[in-house]
Amino acid sequence: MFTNKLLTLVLVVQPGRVLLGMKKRWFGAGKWNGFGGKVQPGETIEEAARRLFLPENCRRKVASQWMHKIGNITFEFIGETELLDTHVFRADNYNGEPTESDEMRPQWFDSDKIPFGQMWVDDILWFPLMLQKKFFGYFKFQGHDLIIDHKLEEVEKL
Ligand SMILES: CCc1c(NC)nc(N)nc1N1CCCCC1
Repeated sequence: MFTNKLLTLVLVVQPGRVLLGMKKRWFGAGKWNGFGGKVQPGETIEEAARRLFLPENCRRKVASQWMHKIGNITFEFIGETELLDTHVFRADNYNGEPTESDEMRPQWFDSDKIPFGQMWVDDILWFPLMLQKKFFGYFKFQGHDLIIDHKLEEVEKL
């Protein structure tokens, strides 16, 4: 029987470039990724996305429509009973300057130079969808580097 863990992932996409963070510790350390993590009890997915991306001091300055939901990806790791239910958001009109935290070292990448070789192996499959559409994804992993099955579909509405 599977349990579901709610996670968020925020990608800042601007014309010609994407903001990623180098994860400095714990799960996914050494990989570039969007910004996110666990949804805490008592907060909505959107509130978690905001909390995990925006530093404390600028949360109130950023209007609520600064990001919009573009994807939902479920990750299963063989042998684990917890599914990672990941809600992906795009922040298009974020014009802050990202700062390094204990968790993440931010860096801008040209859209045609995304460092997929240093990212989770699923990213190269859904990043192209993220730039245009909304999508549902399901990835079954054997360990952390081998996708043994996946589904990916573009949708009009999430
Ligand atoms: C481990 C799941 C995962 C993954 N594939 C396996 N790929 C990307 N890009 N992000 C992931 N999360 C996003 C939420 C926070 C944890 C890491």
